[in-house]
Amino acid sequence: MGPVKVLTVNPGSGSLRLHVVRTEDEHVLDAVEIGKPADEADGEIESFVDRVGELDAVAHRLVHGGRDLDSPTVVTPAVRTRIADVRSLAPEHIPHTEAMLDKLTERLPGLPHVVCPDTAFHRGLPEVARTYPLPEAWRARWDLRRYGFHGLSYQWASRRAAELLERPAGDLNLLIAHLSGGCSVSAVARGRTVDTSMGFTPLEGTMMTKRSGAVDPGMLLWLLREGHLTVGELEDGLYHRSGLLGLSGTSDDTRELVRQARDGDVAARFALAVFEHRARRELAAVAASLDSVDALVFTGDIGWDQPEIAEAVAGGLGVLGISGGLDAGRDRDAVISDPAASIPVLTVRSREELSLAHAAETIA
Ligand SMILES: Nc1ncnc2c1ncn2[C@@H]1O[C@H](COP(=O)(O)OP(=O)(O)O)[C@@H](O)[C@H]1O
Ligand SMILES: CC(=O)OP(=O)(O)O
Ligand SMILES: [Mg+2]
Repeated sequence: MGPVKVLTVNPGSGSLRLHVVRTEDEHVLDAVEIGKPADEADGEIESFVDRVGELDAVAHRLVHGGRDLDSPTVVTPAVRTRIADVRSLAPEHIPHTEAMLDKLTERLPGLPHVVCPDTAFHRGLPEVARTYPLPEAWRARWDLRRYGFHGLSYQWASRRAAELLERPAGDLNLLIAHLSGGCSVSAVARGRTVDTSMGFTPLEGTMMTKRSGAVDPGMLLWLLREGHLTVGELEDGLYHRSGLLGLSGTSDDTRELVRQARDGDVAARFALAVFEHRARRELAAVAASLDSVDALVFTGDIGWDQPEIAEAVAGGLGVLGISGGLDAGRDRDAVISDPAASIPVLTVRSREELSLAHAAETIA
């Protein structure tokens, strides 16, 4: 068989990223980022697929695999049913994946379509970390447990960290912060997740650009019980109008907020301060599951392109022996801490498309 060419499909909550990857040298042959959801992007998708030529497989990011889909899987009607079953667990993501599966299985019917769950990387999450202290009957009936997300990103970041530190991944204890539209942190010990901040859905954990992250469940019950908000209003507020956007009142984009804060905007500075505080708090929480910390890795759009945030997060983690004074340059994956730092800090550009392409190559 010649070089393998994989079309990768990454429907984020607010955008759609398509790549064509040649797996043997991890070369991206073509790419497009479409700033709108799959069901509004027919024209752009069609013209991209038209121009990329022959393909060997299509790899679709599936944010939530639920209980049954815990590794990359070739799509069949039975798999489509399982995806539909978990739709409401990731309402921001799964409908877009389903729309892309409908479109591309029809447009490219001769190819294997592989769904790659974001939850797969965390499937070995220790029982103490994945269990919610809820009634046994509820857990048994509805499978209430923590899954963890952004696994494709963590997989890539762990590999790159090992390469940059010139140590085998199987020897490393890593703290990784994936900061992007959705944000989460993980502790990865010798290649396996031992704790992570997202849980049953991609709403738990650290503060995000538009999502709240963890808030007191008692407060949510109160809002509903007293009739202050309907379930629909609560869901819309927690997913779309919270996080950086909710606190700043102006933007969900750290590039904009850092500029505004520099110009003296108090609300922008405060939104960033809470974001940084919550990222540090979640990192310190998952660090408790590691014996030691060999490195802190920043990835995701914000982790990669916003050095001010990496600086504030790392600089405030002295309790873990981590320090700031990081290099603000971002032209390649690198160790960005001082060579004398006791715990190296790294930045790795998120490459979910490469994790997707390799997964499809392995099983298609
Ligand atoms: N520093 C940043 N760089 C890039 N995107 C950012 C940054 N800060 C906030 N964002 C927001 O993150 C969004 C990307 O979110 P999304 O489409 O869900 O992708 P991801 O899969 O990376 O989370 C962008 O639309 C942008 O508004
Ligand atoms: C899981 C998740 O939050 O994904 P994204 O960051 O793509 O929205
Ligand atoms: Mg994403």
